[in-house]
Amino acid sequence: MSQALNFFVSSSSRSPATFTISRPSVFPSTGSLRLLVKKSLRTLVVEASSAAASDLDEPQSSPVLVSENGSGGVLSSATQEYGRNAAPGTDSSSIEVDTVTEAELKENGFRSTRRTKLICTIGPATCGFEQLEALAEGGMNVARINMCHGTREWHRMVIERLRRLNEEKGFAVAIMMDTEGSEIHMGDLGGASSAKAEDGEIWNFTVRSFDPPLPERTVTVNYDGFAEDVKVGDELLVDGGMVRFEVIEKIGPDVKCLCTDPGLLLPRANLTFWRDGKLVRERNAMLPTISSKDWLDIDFGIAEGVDFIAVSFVKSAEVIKHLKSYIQARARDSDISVIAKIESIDSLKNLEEIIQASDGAMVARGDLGAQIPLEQVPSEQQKIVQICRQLNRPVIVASQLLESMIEYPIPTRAEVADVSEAVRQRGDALMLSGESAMGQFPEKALTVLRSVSLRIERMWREQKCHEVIELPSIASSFSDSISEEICNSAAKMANNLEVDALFVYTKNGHMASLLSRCRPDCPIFAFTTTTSVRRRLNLQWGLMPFRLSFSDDMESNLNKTFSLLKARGMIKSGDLIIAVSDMLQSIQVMNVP
Ligand SMILES: Nc1ncnc2c1ncn2[C@@H]1O[C@H](COP(=O)(O)OP(=O)(O)OP(=O)(O)O)[C@@H](O)[C@H]1O
Ligand SMILES: CC(=O)C(=O)O
Ligand SMILES: [K+]
Ligand SMILES: [Mg+2]
Repeated sequence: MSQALNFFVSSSSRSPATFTISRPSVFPSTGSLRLLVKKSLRTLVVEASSAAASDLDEPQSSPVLVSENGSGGVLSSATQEYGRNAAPGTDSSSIEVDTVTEAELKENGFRSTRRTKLICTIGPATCGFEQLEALAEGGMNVARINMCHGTREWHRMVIERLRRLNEEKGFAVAIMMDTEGSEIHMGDLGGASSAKAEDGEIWNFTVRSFDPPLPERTVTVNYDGFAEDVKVGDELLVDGGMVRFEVIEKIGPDVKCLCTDPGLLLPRANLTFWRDGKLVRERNAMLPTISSKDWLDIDFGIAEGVDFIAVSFVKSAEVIKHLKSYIQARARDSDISVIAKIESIDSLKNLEEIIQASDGAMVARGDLGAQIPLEQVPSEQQKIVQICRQLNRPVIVASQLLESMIEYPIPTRAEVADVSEAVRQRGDALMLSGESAMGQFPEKALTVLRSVSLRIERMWREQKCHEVIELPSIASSFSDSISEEICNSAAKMANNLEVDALFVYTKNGHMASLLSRCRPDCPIFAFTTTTSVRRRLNLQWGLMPFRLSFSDDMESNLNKTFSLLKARGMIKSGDLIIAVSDMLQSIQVMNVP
């Protein structure tokens, strides 16, 4: 039995193709390598044979071509499913792409397309259909709804509008639901949008509940153990220090506090308390990551078919595993990805394990900055982005990217520098919070993210600045290793040959993510058979997700794709592309006919 890696080389390619297998270790040391040239398909077959090949057979996760003498092949049954996997009711002869990508490709060509993905938190400033449409046209790839705020009915309405937008306008905007979590936070201020705390005022932080209106200078606290945990003399920080109090007296459920740094209290703002300059983790460290309210929200998210659930204040990998198995049991057909929000000291302690257990991570700098010294946040960000890249998990950089644009139409120079740095780190996505949820200039803020991303990405191209980081091998089986090696090699070839685009045909998105992980210079056209995978791929760096029904015959897939994309002016004859797929383990280099 033998395993075959096919490198298809078209006779019209611009330069002779050379390939290196960067980690020969994926081939069994006892096996042999053979090179065969198949005339009919202009195919170079690199064949590794091994007595141990049967160990490597995992057709479910990653089918490999099993070939005899390099001629012809037997495809596994998993491979043959492909053609049947089209979304119900979709036209098998069409390709789905959003109007923004289409226009971008037509007007400016492949190189101009943005690689860094953009997320907008939806709130009162952006929940109208036209406002959502404007954000989608402005480049929003993912819409985030924050379950800390608003009612389920409100969120349902937003989801319904986003779905309609996708259906009517061909967008693939994914939906991310963000849980509230049960860390200590204030109540909703009795319905007021904010409250001003002045220097020297005494405020009552209480675990009692009130029927509205709240008594004057009263803040309710969500955590019942609060009055027991704090001590007289503790410092109480609202939103990481936006407002500061000192605990002066405890009377049963009431904690009297003196305002020492005045400021604006916002509904449900996060509270931390500090003793001798250190964050206090008392019994509040035992608060559940997923509260009973969060479980109801999660059921809501599953029922509504959201694409991502972002879990706030993750402390350990266990909670992520627990949630993933819950989702799997509750929603067999849906495939919701779980994003771990890194925003607490506890999450930093178990970072690798948490990221490994998750489908992605978010650097939630808002709350993180309230738990660790601010000067430590940039280095943690860099570390989280790097670990995610290594483990092949999409990573989002979030919070205060353009905070001043909540009020002003242009950002500060420092904010632009911060956004540039996140793009330079090649994180997958940047996220707007208050800027888009309740700011005065949501579309302008999105435009800033878009233009800063494009500017840095253009600079890489102009300076021919390939990324050189060493990515560790992550495959857990031999067939996974083949996929990984193919993607690593294809991305490297794409850079060296300066191809116009990488094409990837992928059922579950895995091959697309492996290509994205390499951060190649050219855009990656990711063809997938279902609308849900298409939406999920929209979070990942450099991927342009298309929905297309395809078969197990790569030649016919490519011909179909070429004619569909050519007909719509998105590619043209002579464009040089490299194609890979997760059904036929191959790299094909060719000019568009
Ligand atoms: N659905 C909503 N309804 C009303 N206001 C919202 C909504 N979503 C967000 N906001 C407002 O936008 C602000 C910023 O949003 P953001 O999602 O960053 O919330 P947050 O309270 O800081 O919590 P988190 O730590 O989860 O990000 C919130 O403080 C709130 O005032
Ligand atoms: C996004 C978020 O939850 C934070 O920054 O705290
Ligand atoms: K949240
Ligand atoms: Mg947070």
